[in-house]
Amino acid sequence: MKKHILNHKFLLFLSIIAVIIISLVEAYQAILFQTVIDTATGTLQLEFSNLFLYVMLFLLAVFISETFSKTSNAALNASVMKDYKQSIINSFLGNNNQSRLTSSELISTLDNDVKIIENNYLNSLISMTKDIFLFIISLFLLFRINVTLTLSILVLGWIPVVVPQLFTKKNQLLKERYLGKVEVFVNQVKEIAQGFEVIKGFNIENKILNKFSNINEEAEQSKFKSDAFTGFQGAISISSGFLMFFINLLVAAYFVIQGDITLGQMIAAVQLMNYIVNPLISISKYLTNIRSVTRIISTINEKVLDNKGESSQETKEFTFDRNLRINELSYSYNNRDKVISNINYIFEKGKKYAIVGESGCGKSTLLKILMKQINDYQGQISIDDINIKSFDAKSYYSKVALIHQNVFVFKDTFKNNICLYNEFSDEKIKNTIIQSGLTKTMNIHNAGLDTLVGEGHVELSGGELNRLSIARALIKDVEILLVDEATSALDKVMAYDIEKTILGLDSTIIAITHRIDDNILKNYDEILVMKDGEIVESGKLQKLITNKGYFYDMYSNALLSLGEKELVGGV
Ligand SMILES: Nc1ncnc2c1ncn2[C@@H]1O[C@H](COP(=O)(O)OP(=O)(O)OP(=O)(O)O)[C@@H](O)[C@H]1O
Repeated sequence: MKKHILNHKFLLFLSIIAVIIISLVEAYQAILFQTVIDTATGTLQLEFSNLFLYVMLFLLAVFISETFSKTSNAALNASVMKDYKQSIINSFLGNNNQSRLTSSELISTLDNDVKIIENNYLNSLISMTKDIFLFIISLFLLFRINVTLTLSILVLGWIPVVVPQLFTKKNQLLKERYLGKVEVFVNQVKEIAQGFEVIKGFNIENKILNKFSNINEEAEQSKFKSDAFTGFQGAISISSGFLMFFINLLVAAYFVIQGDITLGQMIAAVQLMNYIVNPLISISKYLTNIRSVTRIISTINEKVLDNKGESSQETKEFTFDRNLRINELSYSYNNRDKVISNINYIFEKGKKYAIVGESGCGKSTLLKILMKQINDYQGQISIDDINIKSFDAKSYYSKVALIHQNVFVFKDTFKNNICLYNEFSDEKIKNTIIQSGLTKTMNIHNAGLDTLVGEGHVELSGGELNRLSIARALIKDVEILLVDEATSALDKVMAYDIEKTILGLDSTIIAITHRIDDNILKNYDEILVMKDGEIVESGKLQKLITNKGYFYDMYSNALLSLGEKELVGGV
């Protein structure tokens, strides 16, 4: 955070100058009081018109300094917070998949946490700077009026500063607890928005409403506790401030009775006392605020800003001429149960590979590893003998793509969704559309490539989404295309169609499929059969059938269930 503030040195300088001017103007108010009262009581000989002029000048100074201060503070605030939010998003996108925040954590960080930081850190810091100057200037002026009175204020002035600090830890804890509840709340709201159709379709509105009501209640309760405790801490602070103020007022009154100071000086001293006591109280409040957000700031630093994700050894440009080799690959999500267990395999460039196996045997995990989304595995994966960990991420992802069922659509045009904001020639785009089978879709919509798609616009069908993801991979000429059951949500005819498109590509294809179906599997050069994280068989379809091994069992079961379905259909 400090770094982001110091990035705007000029605005910071302006803000500091502004608060110094404001402090001087405010402190001058005490002198003005003294002048008016001493003139009124006859202690000072001054023309009334002069008094009027001083007051007018004072008002003008207040107006100018307040405007200057508020504008420069707002400009500093806007610039620092813009930078801070930008760097959070930059780091979020710069981190690898494993180290990133969840979407709810990110939304909550950028919305709620950032607002708290702005209010409790940045604004507190600026206001505290102003109070420190006001304190120093007032102290100086008060010294000139009466030294004993000043010393008395200096001794007793610490009461309202120190006492509230005793409650800071608890305040901090309550604020953090509240933030945790807000994160749960955001997550729930997101689930309601995203799961709208499931909620309505399965008639679970009441259950979800109950869940939301509990989460909402908990979030508001914890906000109430945090606000109430902050209020209690504030009350302690204000009461101790008053205690100190009245003791010093009595001391000032004593000096007037003794004739050591004039009435005007006493009024000025009272005003200056305010400018000493109030900043002391406020400074303690600002310090509490700043401390309560420092933990939030360090969490953001730890989770996002300091987490560089990609390692510095990733420097090599991606090249792929011969093969992709997996050597003794093992992986476990929890450091206990192996999801991938000692896999050895060589994928030849340009060939088409299908991966089959029961649900949960580790197929998707293997693709995630190949996609460099998981990096803490054992063993080695290399392309033409270069460890994939040494490839520069940008270069790697320009040539390796993963497509799966969940195709994210940006609320934007077809063109931007296919090109993903990169520039390609019209011819390239046209060819991509033809190859990925999107021509019919383009023709349906009058605006063609400029048709707006995504939530609230044209919503794409399952098949169109698959074709969109194929188009995204095709347009950047990917060399390795990983396919994670892209067609499992589609009907048989549509699935064949998409599989045909994928198999017609020049890239090396490694595709997970659930369909144990001759018409699909016969088109692959090799079928990898996975069981409990291992590749237990591999080869062409016919070889696997003849082997009568694990694949044959799966194949026979698939045929059996297909036959049963046809039987049921025929009855
Ligand atoms: N992020 C995760 N944390 C912990 N366990 C996980 C995680 N992701 C997957 N798993 C577990 O790892 C195992 C393998 O999952 P994976 O998704 O690779 O299987 P799969 O063969 O692709 O399954 P399916 O065919 O059903 O998609 C499963 O038991 C799954 O529950």
